[in-house]
Amino acid sequence: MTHPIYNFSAGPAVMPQAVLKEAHAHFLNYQQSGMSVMELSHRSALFEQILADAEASLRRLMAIPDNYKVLFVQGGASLQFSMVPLNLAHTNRVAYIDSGSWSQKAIAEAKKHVEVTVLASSADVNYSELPQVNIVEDTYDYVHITTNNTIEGTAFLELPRMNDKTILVADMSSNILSSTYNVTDFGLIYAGAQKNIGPAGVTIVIVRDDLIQTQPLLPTMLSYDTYATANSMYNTPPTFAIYMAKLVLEWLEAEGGVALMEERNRAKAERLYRFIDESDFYTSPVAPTSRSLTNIPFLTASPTLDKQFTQEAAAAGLVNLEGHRSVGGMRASLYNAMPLAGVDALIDFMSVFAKKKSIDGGVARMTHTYNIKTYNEIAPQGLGLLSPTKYRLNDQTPSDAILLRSYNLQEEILPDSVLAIARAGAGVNNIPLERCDDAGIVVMNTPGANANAVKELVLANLLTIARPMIDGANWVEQLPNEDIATRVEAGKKRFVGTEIYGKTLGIVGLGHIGRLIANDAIALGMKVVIYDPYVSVEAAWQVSREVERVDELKQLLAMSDYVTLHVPLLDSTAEMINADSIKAIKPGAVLLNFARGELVQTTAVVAALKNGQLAHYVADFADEHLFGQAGVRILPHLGASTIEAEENCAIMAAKELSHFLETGNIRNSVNFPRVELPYRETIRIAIAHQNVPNMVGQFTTKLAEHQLNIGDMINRSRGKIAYTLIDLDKTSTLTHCNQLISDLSSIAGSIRVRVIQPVKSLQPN
Ligand SMILES: NC(=O)C1=CN([C@@H]2O[C@H](COP(=O)(O)OP(=O)(O)OC[C@H]3O[C@@H](n4cnc5c(N)ncnc54)[C@H](O)[C@@H]3O)[C@@H](O)[C@H]2O)C=CC1
Ligand SMILES: Cc1ncc(COP(=O)(O)O)c(C=O)c1O
Ligand SMILES: O=C(O)CCC(=O)C(=O)O
Repeated sequence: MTHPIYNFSAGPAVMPQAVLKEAHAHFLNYQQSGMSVMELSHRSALFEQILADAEASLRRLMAIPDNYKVLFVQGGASLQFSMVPLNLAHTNRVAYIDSGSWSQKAIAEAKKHVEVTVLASSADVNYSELPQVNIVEDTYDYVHITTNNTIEGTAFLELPRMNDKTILVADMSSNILSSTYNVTDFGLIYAGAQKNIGPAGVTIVIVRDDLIQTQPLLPTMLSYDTYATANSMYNTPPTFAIYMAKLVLEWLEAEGGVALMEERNRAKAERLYRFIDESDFYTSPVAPTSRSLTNIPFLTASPTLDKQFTQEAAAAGLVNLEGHRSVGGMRASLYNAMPLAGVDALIDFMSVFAKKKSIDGGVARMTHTYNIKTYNEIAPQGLGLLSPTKYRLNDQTPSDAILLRSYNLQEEILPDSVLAIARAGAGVNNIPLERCDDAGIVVMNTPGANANAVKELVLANLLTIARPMIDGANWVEQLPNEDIATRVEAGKKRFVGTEIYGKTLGIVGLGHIGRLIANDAIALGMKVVIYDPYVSVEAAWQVSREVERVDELKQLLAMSDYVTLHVPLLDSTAEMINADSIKAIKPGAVLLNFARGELVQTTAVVAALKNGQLAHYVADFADEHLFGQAGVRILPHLGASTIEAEENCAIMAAKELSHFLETGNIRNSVNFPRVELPYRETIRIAIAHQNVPNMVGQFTTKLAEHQLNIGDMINRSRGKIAYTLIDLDKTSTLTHCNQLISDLSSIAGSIRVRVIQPVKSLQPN
């Protein structure tokens, strides 16, 4: 974590770190002008460019059509409460939807100038839900709506239906650019910048051309026409605020735009709401169907506890969580610049606070659940191990872990929230391992769990190729019934086969599958040759002494009547059977590939089949070059498709995953070392880091600075990655959890830091 504190203020609010850094870098000398951006004349070409860039970026982000003007105004959103009626109320008939304190203020201001009809109000339920708006039959100069009620935490994420002629005016101050709205649904949109656009000091107004009219009696600075005609530069605009807004808008574009922001905001809000809703300690005053994505109020059982919460949270670096003074409690504002890590830090704190207060005051039970995203069908015997009290499968919140079979994750974006990926199977070529290493994501597989299924399929193919029984059965099937016995006897000589007894089977890769096949092939009377330069001691122990080992692939190919591949797909194994190596194959041999299609250059296989070098190619993987070729048998990736193997893999993957999530211990990872430190329900810090000197020393020094005592510790490494588990001693409490995470994360070489709290529901079975 790079952020020293998380600021949950409703506004002025957190700004993107990247923007602050950029502003900082150019603060004293903007574009070689020798002046700070604050010192530029608003009439200078440099500032005019800033203004034009800000507008252009906003237009792109919100798809603002050309018949709308973008104005930069001062006076805050509150001044718009007056400017809107002063500029748009021509017949004196205006309507407002009363959904919260800010709508009330807008209504009060409008009433000073015009007659106001309140179309709908939820004041009677303290604005805990959105008012029900019926289709407006009448026509008004405009209908005013507050799309997001910052104080109460409700939002119109879908607009109420109006009649076609309605000009909708929106106060979008607290959710502009964080939810997608269609600008053409509105006549005018206004928003103070200080939440999602930039610092306080500028207000954006987006208004349709035909609504801007010359108003000779209006004070100049209150007329939209003044701003539209003078390109927001009738007088001195808030230059610095506009500059900062430009940077934020450009940042937003670079991040992927409003739709992506909305997705992230939804994920953040759902995560926090899920936690609140599942807790007996915290409550939400907001009706589930009305909830805002950007402002989330919540309460404990008493104002005293609320106060303690905000004080202790602030001390832990989670600041500005006080609810608005008019409603009390707490409020977390999660605007675009609030990272998911901030929400996680808040949830961690909430969970610890609740636990502490529950012990102190006997208040309530806490729960914590992990969200697992699954791909492919995972056997229910495995999924059933992920108890619903601790795990959710495939809900809309960002995933803590992924559980999959062959689904290809290579091109997928992995959310920051993902801690681990479990492959219910052996091959991990469908997982972007390098990206996982960089992000500290632990990838696990289930070695051996489907090995027997593959072995049986390989043996079945070996036998059915040696004895052409499938062709024979197909032939019988299509014969006429008449005199069938005589016919089959006469024709059977076409299906004479060979025996595998005494033949040589070459096995490439003596892993979990290879060794099972080796032993059974020996039992069937075959000679077995192995090629595996990295063979493990365990494999060597388990395989029959009768196997012969060779040091070169070509040696194996030259000796074998049957060759079967059982290696992982790696850069070093891709196309290991190619135009060159295939020349070494014993003429008339059979090649079986139940490992991965890419291990074999299929054009070379087709050529070898044509010139008789190969008699058959049997594979579990389809490829267009092979289609329709004589001597080829392709199966639809059935190697692991037995009820037993699917269950074994799912069970093993679910166990590995839950063991890691709940205790931080790692089993059967393909990119992390094996780490096993008995979990004794103390606070555990799990750190993935680079395998470089003095990391552990730096971690323990940081803990000492936090006055934390270590109870137990383990450090293991594998290649460039290392992993350290530190258990605090039993008496430790962690009041500055996110600060600690931030401090440990900021140590160079630290990749990912996680704190596992001994919450009841997190403890292993
Ligand atoms: N068709 C299917 O449904 C299935 C296919 N598979 C595939 O089979 C592969 C092997 O599975 P397991 O035996 O369970 O894996 P494993 O990891 O137990 O064994 C792989 C073996 O390959 C060896 N090896 C690595 N590089 C080599 C090289 N360049 N030359 C020779 N040997 C090399 C290793 O030393 C190891 O002994 C998996 O990686 C997967 O791609 C696995 C299960 C099901
Ligand atoms: C929805 C809404 N409208 C209006 C305002 C008032 O904005 P300003 O302080 O810019 O006048 C706020 C401030 O938080 C708000 O949230
Ligand atoms: O899950 C499957 O069906 C594929 C199994 C497989 O290819 C593997 O385990 O590597």
